[in-house]
Amino acid sequence: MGTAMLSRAGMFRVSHGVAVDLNNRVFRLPSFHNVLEGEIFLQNLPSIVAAHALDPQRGERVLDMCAAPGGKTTAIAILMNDEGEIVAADRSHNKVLDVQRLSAEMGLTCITTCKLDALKSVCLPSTLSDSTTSVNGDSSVSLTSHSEVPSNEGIASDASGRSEAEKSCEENASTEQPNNGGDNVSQSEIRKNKGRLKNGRGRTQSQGGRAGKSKGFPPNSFDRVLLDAPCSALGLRPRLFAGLETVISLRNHGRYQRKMFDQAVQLVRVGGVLVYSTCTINPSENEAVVRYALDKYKFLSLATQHPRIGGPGLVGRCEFPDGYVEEWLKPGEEEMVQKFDPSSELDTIGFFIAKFSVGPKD
Ligand SMILES: C[S@@+](CC[C@H](N)C(=O)[O-])C[C@H]1O[C@@H](n2cnc3c(N)ncnc32)[C@H](O)[C@@H]1O
Repeated sequence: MGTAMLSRAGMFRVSHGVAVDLNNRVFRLPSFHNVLEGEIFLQNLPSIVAAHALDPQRGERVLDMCAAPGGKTTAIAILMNDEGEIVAADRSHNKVLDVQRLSAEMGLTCITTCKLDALKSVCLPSTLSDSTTSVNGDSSVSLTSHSEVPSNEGIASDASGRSEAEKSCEENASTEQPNNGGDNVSQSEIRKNKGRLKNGRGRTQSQGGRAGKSKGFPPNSFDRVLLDAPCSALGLRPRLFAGLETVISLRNHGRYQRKMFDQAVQLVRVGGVLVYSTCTINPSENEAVVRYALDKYKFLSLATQHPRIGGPGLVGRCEFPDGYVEEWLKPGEEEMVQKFDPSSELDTIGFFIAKFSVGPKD
């Protein structure tokens, strides 16, 4: 229990300070602030399970489509022994910088990051302009590697020879900086700065780093793809705020996730693996997305997950009062997914994981 010291937006944006003044601790977890920095990173159990379910192998090429802040990206990199390539993408520039920072802090070099809207992840080679830089034979652009955190002076060069891509990245990167004052500071600037103190950096203002912008990737570019989709987060606890969700908004999350899935499925090569996960207990975003995927893409099949710690998914269908019908899992499929129930004795956040094998696509 505590008192919120920042607005909701501020809690997500600022990197220092007090977000919630705790006056009654629920958990007796010690603070790790500045202790063992780079050595440990607290993760929810289901997040680690999701990384293991992906089963990434050394030397493979992996895409993490919604990567920030990078918890699963770094877990995947560790499972790959930092050998291969993980492309960590996120729509938010500042959040991509968070992934960069975490990767650098953990000394992981196989992670490259980019700003990319997951809804536009697939890039057909014919749609690329002449100025597009080719990376390892594909058409993705503007990747930034993280052997060190990029600074304003330039983007760190990469041992894997991505310098051309990085040049392109520099061209695309946002260099907008807040006005930090000066002799002629307008009233509106003062107001803005007050807002920044309360809410943190603006969405488009970098904190000194740069995130390359990608135009997407050609189909079948990756051995494995993780789609840890943005969701209603109904499984998270403790909740610092109560989101205003309605039946319609919950359904809309599912629509958004299906569109992302449509992109993800194209990027995995035949024989590859796609893992879909959320931190919600809403079947519209979990079982219904799996049903959609299996019905639409006949070359997909549910794959066994290791380890298996969560419970089964929901079988059946749901008829809403407005006549909308949602199909969930079919008998036999429920044991192939993992559903973490926050009210179960397992004592985890609510989470859902589905793993798909990608068969021949035609
Ligand atoms: C559940 S969080 C990801 C957590 C992350 N995988 C981890 O383990 O640390 C969802 C992320 O999706 C990102 N996101 C939301 N919409 C997106 C979009 N259209 N394209 C790419 N990323 C998006 C958000 O910025 C957010 O960082």
